[in-house]
Amino acid sequence: AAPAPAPAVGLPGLRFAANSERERKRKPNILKLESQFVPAFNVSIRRRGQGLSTRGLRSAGVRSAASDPEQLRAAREDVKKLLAEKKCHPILIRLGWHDAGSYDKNIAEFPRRGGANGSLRFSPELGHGANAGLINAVKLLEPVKAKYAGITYADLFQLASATAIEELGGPKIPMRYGRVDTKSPEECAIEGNLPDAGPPNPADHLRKVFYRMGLNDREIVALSGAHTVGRSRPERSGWGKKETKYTTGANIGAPGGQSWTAEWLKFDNSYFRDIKAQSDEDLLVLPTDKVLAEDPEFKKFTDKYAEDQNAFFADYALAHAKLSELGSKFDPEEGIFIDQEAPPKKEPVVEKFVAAKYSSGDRQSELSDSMKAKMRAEYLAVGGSPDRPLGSNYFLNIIIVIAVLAVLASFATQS
Ligand code: HEM
Repeated sequence: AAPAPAPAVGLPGLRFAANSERERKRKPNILKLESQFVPAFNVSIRRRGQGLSTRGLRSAGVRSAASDPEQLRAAREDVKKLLAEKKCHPILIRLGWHDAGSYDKNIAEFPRRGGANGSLRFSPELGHGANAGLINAVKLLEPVKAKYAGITYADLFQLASATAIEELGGPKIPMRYGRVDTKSPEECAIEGNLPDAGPPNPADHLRKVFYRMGLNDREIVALSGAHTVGRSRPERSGWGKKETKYTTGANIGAPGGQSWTAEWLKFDNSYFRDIKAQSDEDLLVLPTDKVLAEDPEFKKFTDKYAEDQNAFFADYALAHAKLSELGSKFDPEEGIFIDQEAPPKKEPVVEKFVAAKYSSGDRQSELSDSMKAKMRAEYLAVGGSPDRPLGSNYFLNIIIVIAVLAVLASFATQS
């Protein structure tokens, strides 16, 4: 199905275009933002303006420390209830992606480097065209944030996204929590260009955007598989049909839009089969989806995932976990794990000193090369050689000299 002609739309604010001075001053309210579409591409951005007047969110208190594991587990149960009631899985997945997708691996400083840091709750990011509609996702999570003040926005966005995937039958994502929040809109001022869903050369474009995040071809294809769920709405992104036979009916949340797959509330590998077939007018294929079945490198993974759902799930889970940590700062540094054991810390391997190893010629053969080198250096340092014993007992001589000096010093102090 050929995508409907549409204005180019920005991907998650890899670089958010500046709201104009006038826009910044007028502090748009939530409803205004919902209908706002800012098709601003390849525009260099500037600083963030004021945060949204999201009193509910603020009253919960913004923490900049690690989230509480118990609260994360409890919040996950609330998110599950929310998902079951509203069928809002896709938009929450998109929220997590768009918060993380601003990451630039070439910038070291947090939070200026962007990434999964909760900055998508601030109006300049929410108000950007690439994020049209995501204000609804933030609003959906408001009550959860208000109830659990001990978790950060950054964690909540990623928790909701991973939970939504799992609830739709997708893979279990090996998640880590403890993300520190960006504290103010001003903190996340970044510059650059925006990618979009219909660039002249989608393959180059995708690579440019995702490589900047430190992701590779396999991860680009695997992550794009998230379009196996959800819909595109022309009034938000400019892409897709107003409605199709797959997006009407009950129990699908707000009807309308065009989905990539027929069963778009099920996380499976049908996206890859559908973008290869392109045989159903009611299913969406963006230029950036289409290229995954055409570019030789991307196609290798698309073909594999179309045939083997387990391979897709395995790669997706790892790529998603990586995406969810892009640019994040963790407190504690090693993160918080609510399902699995924390991976063991990698300690530097230090060879223990075992006196017996030095005691006989036979044991010498058991010494490692590094230990031998160390011994050689120690002997040389005190004037000896590993091949020849020292002429006299060097260490005993030193002890005798020190003892004599100590006796002399005590005589001196007595007199
Ligand atoms: C590869 C580049 C990508 C492009 C160009 C792109 C573009 C889009 C567009 C235009 C929409 C429609 C938004 C709307 O009208 O509401 C959309 C929706 C969506 N995207 Fe992507 N996307 C990309 C990658 C991703 C990734 C990496 C993920 C997740 C890991 C993702 C998850 C989603 C989801 C779940 C939706 C459905 C949202 C809903 O139903 O409300 N996308 N994407």
